[in-house]
Amino acid sequence: MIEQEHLGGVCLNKGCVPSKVFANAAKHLDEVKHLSSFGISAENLSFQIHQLVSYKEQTMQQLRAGVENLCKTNKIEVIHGRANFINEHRIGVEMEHRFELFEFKQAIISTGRSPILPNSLMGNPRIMTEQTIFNLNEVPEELVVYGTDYIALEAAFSYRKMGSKVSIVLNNRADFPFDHAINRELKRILKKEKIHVYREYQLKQVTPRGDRILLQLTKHDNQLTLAGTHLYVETNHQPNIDSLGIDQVGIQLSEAGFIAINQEMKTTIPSVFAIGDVTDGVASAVKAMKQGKVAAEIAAGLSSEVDLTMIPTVVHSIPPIAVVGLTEQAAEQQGYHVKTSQFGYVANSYATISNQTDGIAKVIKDADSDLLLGFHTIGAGAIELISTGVTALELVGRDEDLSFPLYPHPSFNETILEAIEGLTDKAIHIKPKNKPLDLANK
Ligand SMILES: Cc1cc2nc3c(=O)[nH]c(=O)nc-3n(C[C@H](O)[C@H](O)[C@H](O)COP(=O)(O)OP(=O)(O)OC[C@H]3O[C@@H](n4cnc5c(N)ncnc54)[C@H](O)[C@@H]3O)c2cc1C
Repeated sequence: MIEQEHLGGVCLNKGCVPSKVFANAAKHLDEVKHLSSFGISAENLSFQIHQLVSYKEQTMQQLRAGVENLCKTNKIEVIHGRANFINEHRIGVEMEHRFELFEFKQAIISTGRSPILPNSLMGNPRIMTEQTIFNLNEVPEELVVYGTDYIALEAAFSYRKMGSKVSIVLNNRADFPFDHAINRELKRILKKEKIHVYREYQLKQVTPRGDRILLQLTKHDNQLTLAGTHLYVETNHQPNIDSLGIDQVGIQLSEAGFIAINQEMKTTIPSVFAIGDVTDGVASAVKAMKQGKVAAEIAAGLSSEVDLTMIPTVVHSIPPIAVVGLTEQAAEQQGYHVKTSQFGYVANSYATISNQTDGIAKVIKDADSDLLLGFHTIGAGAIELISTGVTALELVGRDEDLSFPLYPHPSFNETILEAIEGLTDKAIHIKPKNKPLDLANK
């Protein structure tokens, strides 16, 4: 395995781990502030971001050591250096003052992708991308988040809970990218958090002025100037292939400029596979890990495949969001005879007990076949709950497959159960509709 920086890639060193350390700190801070109902006093509460930064570094070191150890115990030789292909069976590695050549029978490229920040925004440490937003050693006084993806939301909620004033500018979009029921609940929660959302604005110009950053925004003919001490920008990405020499080998790119692969993760050169962010599609460790396993199995002569249709999307916002499958709108567009049901956390006993009543669970099915099509949750525990949805969709489940089993009580799991039962008007914590139940026809 050839690595030019740290084992663990972006996920461990710049992405999943640092962002979730920050999101967890923010969640705990929020919980502590609401403990008075339980008779717990947090009067002298304080938060020191530098201690959180040390904890983040320590966590990353610990996880890196874990990866190193895994390599050792699996007899994987780790070569620290920058790799580039010489031909379809040779690769060169630059290691400080040395250059070494290695022969391979098969190779897997997983060099990832990088955010592209426009030149005009580069060089200012207070204008940040996804790879730097969780590197801060100070809590921003006023953070402007320009974006709608999960990283934008995680940054917005984390820093808000740590004390920043936060605004979100939806980058040219009318709404967040989720099912409209999730968007509605998310916006209600953002309003409660005093995070202002500016819809459909486009960023025209950014001007640093003293210790502030001025943003010129436009929406049709409207102009708006926003100011903040820090700016997060959601960007496009480019694959990390510049110095990889793939053109030397004849590896072709997709239309979007990422490495083109087939169902077996093979590039246009059969001895070379590519996986993860360097290939088309979403940037997700879930995808990268699955594709990595499948490529390794195929390279070893086993039959294997990957299907990313049921990939879960999760956001460690406060409360978290987790979704899988089709939104109501997408299901309608695909011609399904759509039936939906939604259950509010406010009617879930465990949410009331634990004082976490924000959120909803929504399920979508095809009314003709009863097949489940989508699960959408925002609320406490959503990230763990979504596995029920992923499994149900992967097993081509119907609503009765999820209403038949027993669910632990009291628990957040019951939000899924009641949303499912709501599809046949059987959820006992959803108010009956005006029409009397016609059980004979259910
Ligand atoms: C803030 C943030 C939060 C995220 N949170 C999540 C999350 O919660 N869940 C999730 O699923 N995903 C998350 N992601 C996305 C996830 O980090 C990526 O999808 C994942 O890391 C992709 O893995 P990869 O192996 O394809 O590439 P990378 O992780 O980018 O790894 C590529 C590696 O290749 C090395 N490399 C590149 N070129 C060369 C070369 N020429 N020679 C040698 N080495 C080279 C790099 O140093 C790097 O270590 C997050 C990303 C960010 C930025």
